[in-house]
Amino acid sequence: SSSRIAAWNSSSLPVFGPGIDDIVMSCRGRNLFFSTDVEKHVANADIIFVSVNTPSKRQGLGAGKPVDLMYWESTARLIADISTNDKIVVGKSIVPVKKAEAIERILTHNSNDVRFHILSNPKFLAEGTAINNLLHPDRVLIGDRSTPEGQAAVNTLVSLYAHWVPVDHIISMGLWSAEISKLAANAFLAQRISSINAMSALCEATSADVSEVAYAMGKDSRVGHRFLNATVGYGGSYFRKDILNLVYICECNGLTQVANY
Ligand SMILES: NC(=O)C1=CN([C@@H]2O[C@H](COP(=O)(O)OP(=O)(O)OC[C@H]3O[C@@H](n4cnc5c(N)ncnc54)[C@H](O)[C@@H]3O)[C@@H](O)[C@H]2O)C=CC1
Ligand SMILES: O=C(O)[C@H]1O[C@H](OP(=O)(O)OP(=O)(O)OC[C@H]2O[C@@H](n3ccc(=O)[nH]c3=O)[C@H](O)[C@@H]2O)[C@H](O)[C@@H](O)[C@@H]1O
Repeated sequence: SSSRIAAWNSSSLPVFGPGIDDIVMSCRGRNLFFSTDVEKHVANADIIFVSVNTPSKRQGLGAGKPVDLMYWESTARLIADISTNDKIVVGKSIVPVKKAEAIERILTHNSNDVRFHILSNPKFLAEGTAINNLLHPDRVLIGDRSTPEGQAAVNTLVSLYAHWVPVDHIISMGLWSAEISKLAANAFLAQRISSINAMSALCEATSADVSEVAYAMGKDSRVGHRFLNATVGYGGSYFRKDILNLVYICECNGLTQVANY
């Protein structure tokens, strides 16, 4: 929205988080610009990162589980309509396998001799540590269709990240492997929290201390100590949405047992 973009251009940014102010203030006007003139900037770009919101779908087939791709689809339509040169389109938002094919069709539909190389590059930012996650990622995933043109697009994106990320942290893989890796990582993290919460109930029933148990378990290097804080249940915007999306993808592929698990 224009008010939000105005806030990004002001001295009072609309998002709070450690390091955000510093990085925006040092880059803004140099190699970082906030603008509502989407068409002009999309037309000029060689690489477009699409990071629109993908909330859980509220109605229609599978309502409540799969993500709603209406924002992604309208972005794809806009890119297809106004592009006059080849572009690399990088998806930061999570897109289920079959739906991504529909987006690809939209992109390639009215592209008068323009070629689009679609890459998947999921985000692993967590609330409160976004800038640290951006500057020092555990890994960067880049998924593509494994075509020769796709490989050239991957190389372009790798060279961009290589400005600050060690190349051995940049993993290139199949398009769907990248998408599923993101959802699977969140599912495993959420599962750890659910597991320690279950242990917490047992500890309460037996007068054990769950933080002592978590500390002891975490000392096993195969288990590790992170994400073992027992709570009332995980919150945040993403675990629930991503797990429901993963369940839906399993159901669509006839994997009822996996979906139930
Ligand atoms: N926020 C995070 O830390 C992470 C987010 N993700 C994923 O990234 C995606 C985006 O998440 P958030 O940034 O949190 O969402 P958000 O809702 O904060 O931001 C999305 C922005 O896209 C804008 N937008 C929607 N349609 C547009 C269009 N056609 N043209 C221009 N702008 C448009 C919206 O106005 C909004 O400002 C989601 O798929 C989410 O699952 C993944 C990992 C971490
Ligand atoms: O897909 C996403 O968008 C993001 O989802 C999570 O990030 P986020 O939800 O922002 O925050 P987390 O710090 O992971 O916490 C999620 C929830 O789990 C809870 N939690 C976390 C850790 C823990 O030990 N115990 C616990 O209950 C937190 O309190 C919070 O409610 C992942 O950590 C990110 O890697 C991922 O990119």
